[in-house]
Amino acid sequence: MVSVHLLPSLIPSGALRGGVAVVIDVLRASTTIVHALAHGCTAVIPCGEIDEARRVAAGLPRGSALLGGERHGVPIEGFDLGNSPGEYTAEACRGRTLVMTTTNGTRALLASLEAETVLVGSFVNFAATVQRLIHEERPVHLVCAGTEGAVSYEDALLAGAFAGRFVDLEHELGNDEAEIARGLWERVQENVWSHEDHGLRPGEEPPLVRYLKRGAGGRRVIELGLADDVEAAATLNRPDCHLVVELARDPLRLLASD
Ligand SMILES: O=C(O)[C@H](CS(=O)(=O)O)OP(=O)(O)O
Ligand SMILES: [Mg+2]
Repeated sequence: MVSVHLLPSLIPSGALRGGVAVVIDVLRASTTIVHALAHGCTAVIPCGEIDEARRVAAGLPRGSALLGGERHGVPIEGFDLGNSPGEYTAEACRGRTLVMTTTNGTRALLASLEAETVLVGSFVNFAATVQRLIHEERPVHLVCAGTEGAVSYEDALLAGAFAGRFVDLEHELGNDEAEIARGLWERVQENVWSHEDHGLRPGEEPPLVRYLKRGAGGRRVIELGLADDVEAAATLNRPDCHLVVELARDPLRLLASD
């Protein structure tokens, strides 16, 4: 059974208990977390608040912490890196623990802790995440981060892509939000897959990039001069990001596995 929650605040009380949550924040936290782990961060510690992130980083062995994140899209003073996937290069990440706080994504993660298993989903690690869940018998919950309490188009689109794939695999949809999200993805998927299969005409923008620019989140990232981040987030199944990102507990941290 696969359900979608278009915002963390729309998760019915107790619904995640005993299930698997896939936390989605396409622009940009979940994409950036996957990049950080793919490029050598040993773990990502999600924090809700800036001060907490600073404290956690200060408690890690000297030189091992990388402080990353943003508020309202803007890098945080004194942090090492912002929330752009492209900043998380092998050089920046290798051997470091990323301590991260973002406006929506890390908070959505912390709102999903009741689930037995918590994964991070993005377009870049879509196939790896689907593969991990193919034989899942527990309820799967696609938790969209949204943007400061508002539903966001790009998160709903990816939730729809997951929901559609699970329907193909004969899972049932568990709520209307899953139907809504699947319908959204169905409208665009033909264009997306045809580009994946046949490439682009000269000068043509990849369809997924076009779609991600439609929502307020995409427009905001463009406004900040970060169009490359939209392109990074719209890269479906990036080969070097083929990994499953799962939350481990005690201490709380996100880890990667193949
Ligand atoms: O950095 C981002 O893209 C957003 C910032 S904003 O609040 O949507 O402007 O944060 P995220 O937590 O990655 O959604
Ligand atoms: Mg977002």
